[in-house]
Amino acid sequence: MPNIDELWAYLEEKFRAEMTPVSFTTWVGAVKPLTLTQTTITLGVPSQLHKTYWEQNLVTKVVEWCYEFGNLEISPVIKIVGEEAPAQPVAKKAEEPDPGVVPTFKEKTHLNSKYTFETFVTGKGNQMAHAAALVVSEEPGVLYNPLFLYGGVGLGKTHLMQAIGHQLLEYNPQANVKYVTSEAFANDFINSLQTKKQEQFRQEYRNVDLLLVDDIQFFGDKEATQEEFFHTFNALYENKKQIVLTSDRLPNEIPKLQERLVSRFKWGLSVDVTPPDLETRIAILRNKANAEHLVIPDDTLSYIAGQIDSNVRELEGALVRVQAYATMEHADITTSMAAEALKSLKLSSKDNELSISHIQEIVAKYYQISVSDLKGKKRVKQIVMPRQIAMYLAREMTESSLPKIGQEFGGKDHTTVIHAHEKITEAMTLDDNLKAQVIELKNRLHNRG
Ligand SMILES: Nc1ncnc2c1ncn2[C@@H]1O[C@H](COP(=O)(O)OP(=O)(O)OP(=O)(O)O)[C@@H](O)[C@H]1O
Repeated sequence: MPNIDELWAYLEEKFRAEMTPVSFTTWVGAVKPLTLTQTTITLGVPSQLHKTYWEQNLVTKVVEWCYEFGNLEISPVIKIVGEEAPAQPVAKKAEEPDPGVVPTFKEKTHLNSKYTFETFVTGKGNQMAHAAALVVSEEPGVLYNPLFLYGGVGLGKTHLMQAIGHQLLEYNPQANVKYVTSEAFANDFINSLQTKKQEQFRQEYRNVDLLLVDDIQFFGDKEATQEEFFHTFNALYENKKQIVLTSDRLPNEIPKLQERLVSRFKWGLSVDVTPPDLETRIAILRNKANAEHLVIPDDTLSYIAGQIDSNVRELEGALVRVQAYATMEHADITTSMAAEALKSLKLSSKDNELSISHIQEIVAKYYQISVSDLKGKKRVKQIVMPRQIAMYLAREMTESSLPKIGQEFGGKDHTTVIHAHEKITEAMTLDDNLKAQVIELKNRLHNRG
């Protein structure tokens, strides 16, 4: 009887020879070999999606190769294990020319050449979305149609969505891939009406193999565009063409999105992307530093990753800032220099201290209610919850006293503010959706404040 590590090393090599580096890292790299008996090998995987993929695509190979290895007649058992695989950049492409600071776009498809699976760092928070995206690029229109990626600002949804496009084109260079933001879709549609070129518009959107529509939440208030998109969706779906959508929230949380679209968006798979943990943030920074040929000590990368915890775009911005600072000072990047460079960032944001009225504006806009309702006394659920969230954010993100917050919310008592804060704090531990909404709101407030 061989030992499990020996057998697993053999299987890994077999898989490596057959798979693309990205597939290998995603499916095989995420596995923990658990136990080996006379008749079974048990492999631990991080999610249901991995389990399904293994069972449908890879277990037969394990059976075959176990036999090849030593006449072993073994059935694989795939088990979901709690802990997710550690953050790891997906296989780095060797010696690729640096595409430069300005992103290049593939003609026609409008894909940013930097947004590939190779440059995407996986970790807790995006592992499931990454795996789903990979499945879709390998088998478009089959398993998860549409794929709906949702989550807060700057967490890599556009990156992943475009990576699907790149990967599909790599497998099939003839494929017709179209990437648009929901606003571009709406503009194209309106232009086609004005110039009487509806037929051309339909040709353009319905003759694709893969349609990627980014930030679908902006469809909310566009009635005619939704109507057109409904027909585009149906035409593609019926022809088994893949559709991938992103949004900052789940379909049923997008205000004024027609029910029939909501239900169609749920036909496939919806996966959320949540903010990366520290380990993943460090890996993202390291990847980026390598790509830019920057020499940055590990403790400095950890320091920067510790400063910015919710938004990858900001994380990248912080690195650029440190880099600029080092260039100005003609010195190597160190932790104390990074602290200096980022301190000025914090100071300038402090000058801009958030106001309660700004929080009210952002929260009201997010939940599509009026600021006066937010400050008023109405007790309906659609208003009470946003009101409590706004109070919670006012307490968390400003220096204002409790009575002052109460006063700004239409003269409420300070105990109401305490109650709202407690309520939301607790609800966030029970409801991941609500938690994601609060994180998203904080993000928006940070970005603008
Ligand atoms: N896991 C990751 N690995 C590497 N880069 C990442 C990762 N996540 C995000 N990024 C980078 O962060 C930046 C922002 O990501 P992206 O634009 O895809 O976010 P988003 O979720 O679509 O945000 P928005 O809602 O604002 O459109 C991009 O430069 C992207 O390459």
